[in-house]
Amino acid sequence: MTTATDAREDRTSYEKWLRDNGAKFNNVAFGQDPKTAMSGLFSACSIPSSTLLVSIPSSLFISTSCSYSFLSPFLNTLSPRALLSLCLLYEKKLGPDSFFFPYIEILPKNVLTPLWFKEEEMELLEGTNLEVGVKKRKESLIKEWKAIRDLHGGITWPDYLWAVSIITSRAFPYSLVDPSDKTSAEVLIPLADALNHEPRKKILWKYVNDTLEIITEEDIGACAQIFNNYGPKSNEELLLGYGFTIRNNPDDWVAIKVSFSNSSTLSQTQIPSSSQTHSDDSLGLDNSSDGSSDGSSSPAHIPSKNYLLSISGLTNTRHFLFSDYIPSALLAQLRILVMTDTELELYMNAAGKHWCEFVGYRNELAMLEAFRELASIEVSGDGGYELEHEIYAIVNSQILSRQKYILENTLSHVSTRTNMVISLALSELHSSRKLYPPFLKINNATLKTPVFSSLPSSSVNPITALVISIDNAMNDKLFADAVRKVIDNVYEEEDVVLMLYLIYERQNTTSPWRKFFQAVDGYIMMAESDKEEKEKRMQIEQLHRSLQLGATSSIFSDEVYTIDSFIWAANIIDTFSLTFYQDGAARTGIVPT
Ligand SMILES: C[S@@+](CC[C@H](N)C(=O)[O-])C[C@H]1O[C@@H](n2cnc3c(N)ncnc32)[C@H](O)[C@@H]1O
Repeated sequence: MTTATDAREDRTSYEKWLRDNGAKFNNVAFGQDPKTAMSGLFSACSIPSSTLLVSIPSSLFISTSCSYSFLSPFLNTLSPRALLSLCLLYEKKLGPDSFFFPYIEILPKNVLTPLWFKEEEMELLEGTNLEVGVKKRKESLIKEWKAIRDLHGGITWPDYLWAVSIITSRAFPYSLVDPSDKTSAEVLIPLADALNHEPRKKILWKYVNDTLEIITEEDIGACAQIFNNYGPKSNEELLLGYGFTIRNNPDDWVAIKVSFSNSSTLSQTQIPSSSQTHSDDSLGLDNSSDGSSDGSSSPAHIPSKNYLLSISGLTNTRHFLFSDYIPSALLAQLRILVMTDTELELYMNAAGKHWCEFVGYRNELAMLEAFRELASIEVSGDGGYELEHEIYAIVNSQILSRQKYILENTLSHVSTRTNMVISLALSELHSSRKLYPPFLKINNATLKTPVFSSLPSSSVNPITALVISIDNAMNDKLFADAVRKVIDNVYEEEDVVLMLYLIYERQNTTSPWRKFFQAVDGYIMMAESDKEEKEKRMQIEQLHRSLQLGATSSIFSDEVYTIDSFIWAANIIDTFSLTFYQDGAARTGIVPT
């Protein structure tokens, strides 16, 4: 967006004022980009890396540390930005009597940030984060303005908005001048603020001997625009603070918030555009009651998860996704949040950060599934407005489309990684190595931690190639026919069918999961309270009786169709299962490695 109305007609007196007062800038000149009409600083000749471009003495700075007596009553009540606005407005009011007059003359008359949008223009932002950000910022600015509007002979709202916009779009953090400053104070630095922004530009700001020096850390060609780097700012931040956006901005992000509550293990995320519509959605992971356990442990285990998160330094639940970067802390946090009771109990006894890098195949796949849900956020947009409307077109193409792109990229990374985990798990299952249940890194130190980027995209293994699921079960005609005789809707009774299939397949000497069944033959659940154990046993006995699939069926002998087999199968489901999605339907799968 070309945004600021640049007041750059004649800079002769400004340039003279800068030089007369000690600013130095050789081989650097004010100019305007003929293509974009952007005013800025340009090189007069080629400039090698490490060259000092400009130096500006502190006597040219405007900051609240200059002694302005009118500030004292407000020092404890106004924000540093409001205080600096007062200083700028004071100098502006002085007109030619101000030392800073030549500087103030060249400042833009307005900066087209959304703070200046009219009501009908604000409607174009409906449903976006920006709408929320602008409203909040405006509310606090109005409050501050009301506290100071009688100063300097009267400050109008447009005056105040102008001063604030000049500061958000041009000021530097005061900590640059005084590294011990821990406030959010800012300082206006003439000349230094003539540089436009280019992401990732290598440039150094140095404050020495009361002078700001700006040094290029890259070679600059002749007659080229010299850019500053305003920091890693997304298009939303740039539009709100500076009134412009960058095409394909590498610093665009989408914020994800993982919330962890008592009612559901992992509840929701979100932030991109339509935060209101998503903030209360459940992640759908709290389905432990149906026996499948992809991390939805009972509420009793929530404190344990909190404990693990806190000893691993993973309590910050807000994460930023970039198009080329997924924070490892988010993945580590999700690994803990999707732990089954068994995983949790084992990991509770083994403090240490390193194991958050990879817990085990089941856990990793459950974590990726949780992550996929978190990143499956609809970004609002295309609200039916004319795209020709400049503001809407910019919000749509530079903000909403970018967020969609980041989320799509993230989902594609998640698929690649899921695929890689499945491949590794399959090779582990088919390797000659002995499997040690419950197949966690903690008791199987040689388990490989998947590496994000090394999977050839052609080798796509569906999760069904790995897991034991109802689909495998119902593809076995003998088993399916026998089960259909006693269960009307097999997909509604998925866990029961899965239990029966585990018992059935355990007897199969040619089963593809033979190694798994050998490893977990005597698998006993971790200790539970007597009460829970008794209840579980009663339910299993009832199920066992009601199904009556013993010797009379074609699939089990009486020696196999026992309550102990049922208990064993229930334990396997509790410990090794995860929920995955197939054609949009949630399925339970046992991960056999
Ligand atoms: C610190 S000033 C930079 C110098 C300013 N162009 C001038 O002439 O004084 C920041 C303003 O410059 C403009 N700007 C900076 N970088 C830009 C960019 N990459 N694209 C478009 N406008 C930019 C925006 O209007 C922004 O509010």
